[in-house]
Amino acid sequence: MILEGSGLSLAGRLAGISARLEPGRITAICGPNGAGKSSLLQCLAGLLVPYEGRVTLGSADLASLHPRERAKAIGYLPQEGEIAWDVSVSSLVALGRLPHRDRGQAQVGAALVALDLVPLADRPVSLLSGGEKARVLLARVLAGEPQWILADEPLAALDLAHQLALLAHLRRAANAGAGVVLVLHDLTLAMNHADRVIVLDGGTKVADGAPGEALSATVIERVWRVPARWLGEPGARALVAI
Ligand SMILES: Nc1ncnc2c1ncn2[C@@H]1O[C@H](COP(=O)(O)OP(=O)(O)OP(=O)(O)O)[C@@H](O)[C@H]1O
Repeated sequence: MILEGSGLSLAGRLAGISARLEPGRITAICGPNGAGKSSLLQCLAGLLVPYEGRVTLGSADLASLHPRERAKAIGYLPQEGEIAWDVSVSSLVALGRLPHRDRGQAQVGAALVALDLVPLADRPVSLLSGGEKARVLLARVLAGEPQWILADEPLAALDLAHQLALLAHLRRAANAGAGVVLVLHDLTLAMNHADRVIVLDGGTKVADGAPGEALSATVIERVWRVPARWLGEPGARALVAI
């Protein structure tokens, strides 16, 4: 189902942003600090109510959906995940099944495998490193098998191998019909792995399209104020500041 934000405004944070997001694709939201990326993602997840505009999922207004139905449809990973209880890794991941009211052993197992957490499954989460905790919180989202995966900087705390493994997993989810929206600071990852990039600056959308267009050197210099050049081939680009 299409997830669409229309004219989303939030005082001092978003100024009338519209975006029609299609399932089956990975969309990256990029922009400098304070551009409004997290605010937009939270509106799209139904966690922040814009003072103007609306978000729809298919033909339904997101605000009218029962919270449990919304939680089944949209999995959201916040930028800074807090873990309130010191439970085991597998118990925390199993919380992703709450909206379904089942144990979802197969889905929990698959999420543990996808995030390389099987060796840590019985570990209390208080004894994990920062990157390991980030993987557990992501696994909780994946265990719910949402139609939409909305993740705020999911790759920032991960090492290179785990970044690539997660991106491969998200690509498989998108190929299977899920919609994936990622807030990313790493423009190289956005360039090489997203199908579409939305660039925000000062609460407005300044570019939206294929990564090569939305993250052109011209846009990067205008928005980030960094003269830069892309090297390499499509799918394997590297950004060099000049
Ligand atoms: N709860 C809030 N109330 C009012 N303003 C807020 C609130 N949270 C964030 N802001 C402001 O809204 C603007 C956008 O914040 P947001 O977190 O969406 O940006 P971002 O693009 O995700 O930034 P970053 O890259 O630093 O995470 C910023 O100027 C921020 O200071």
